[in-house]
Amino acid sequence: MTATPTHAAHAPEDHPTLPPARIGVLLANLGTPDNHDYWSMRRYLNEFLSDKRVIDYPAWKWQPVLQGIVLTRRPFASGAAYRSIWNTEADESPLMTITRAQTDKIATALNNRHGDAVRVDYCMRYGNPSVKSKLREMIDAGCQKILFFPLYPQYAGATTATANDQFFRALMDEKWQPATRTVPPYFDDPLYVEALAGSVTRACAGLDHDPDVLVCSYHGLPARYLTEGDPYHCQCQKTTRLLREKLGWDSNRIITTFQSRFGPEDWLQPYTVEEVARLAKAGKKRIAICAPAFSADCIETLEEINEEIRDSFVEAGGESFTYIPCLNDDDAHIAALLRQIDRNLAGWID
Ligand SMILES: C=CC1=C(C)c2cc3[nH]c(cc4nc(cc5[nH]c(cc1n2)c(C)c5CCC(=O)O)C(CCC(=O)O)=C4C)c(C)c3C=C
Ligand SMILES: [Fe+2]
Ligand SMILES: [Fe+2]
Repeated sequence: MTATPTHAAHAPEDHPTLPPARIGVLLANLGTPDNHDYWSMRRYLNEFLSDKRVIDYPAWKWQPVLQGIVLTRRPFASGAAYRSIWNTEADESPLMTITRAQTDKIATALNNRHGDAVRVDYCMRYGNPSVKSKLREMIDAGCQKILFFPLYPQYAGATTATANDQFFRALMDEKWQPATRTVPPYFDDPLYVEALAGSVTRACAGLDHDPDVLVCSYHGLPARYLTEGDPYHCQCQKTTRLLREKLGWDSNRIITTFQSRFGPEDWLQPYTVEEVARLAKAGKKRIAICAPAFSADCIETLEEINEEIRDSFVEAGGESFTYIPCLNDDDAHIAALLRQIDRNLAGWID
């Protein structure tokens, strides 16, 4: 279909005109509600919690519970939590604001190097902007090759795989399917670990005393997913180990915990909310806490860690609780993400 002069001479009059061939880099994060009112929350949670990669119960068992119980109550509680962290100026959630800022910085760096040949954008697995709408825009803009980048350092079926699924699903509808690649997890990438270490060092430098313990709190998963083959738990443990080695701290000063338990099953342990209380009672009165699984601050960090988990620590007698923000659009983080992109664009562009 390339419109060479000879070809154009033979092409029918309604032959589509084509923009110059480009490469797309499509960043993807989890998603977030459009607003924090009941119906926006319900729509978002319904899409999210109906995903079999997230909740793997058979639909006949899960859907009545989800529609009848979870979605009548949770939108109120979650809506209030979102309201407490909402970016009122931009009227959007922090996850959206930060993902856009990351995209802008990555776009600037890649456009400086490659000009118009590379187009960078972002999408969300649930809600807006959807994977499908952004794939369409990229194809319309001439992207014949697309690198899809789920922004999760550690792989989980409930995050990385479902984002990829949604991308592949959208590709199924395209007459002319672009060539595609997906970026693998980067939990052990030296630049990512260096960026994490930098954020910890900076946070500690601002304190009167070093923290007794650094808690690395990762989003949890049902424990069963690990025994069924999900490598998330192991990748989280490895990130913590590499971070500890990079910082040069003793092993008893850095621990791995899991937060955000949902539903009645056992999740990966120890649970952050319980562990910080245990630390306070054991005399570890000064802690710092970071969240390496989140590439951007969101409800799970700004509300759950910095409000609920902080309260648990203080109520148990803790004295100093330092929340270390996610890497967000820090230059060291952008450099780490750019390295993943460069590595995965090899052979497509040099
Ligand atoms: C970072 C990795 C994540 C994993 C692994 C993950 C698994 C997982 N999550 C739920 C349920 C919920 N998660 C919610 C929010 C949320 N989760 C992640 C990331 C991971 N989830 C992010 C980045 C966010 C924040 C989105 C934002 O807009 O800020 C929520 C919604 C909030 C709430 O109502 O509490 C739910 C629900 C399950 C069940 C699960 C694994 C099976
Ligand atoms: Fe989650
Ligand atoms: Fe949560």
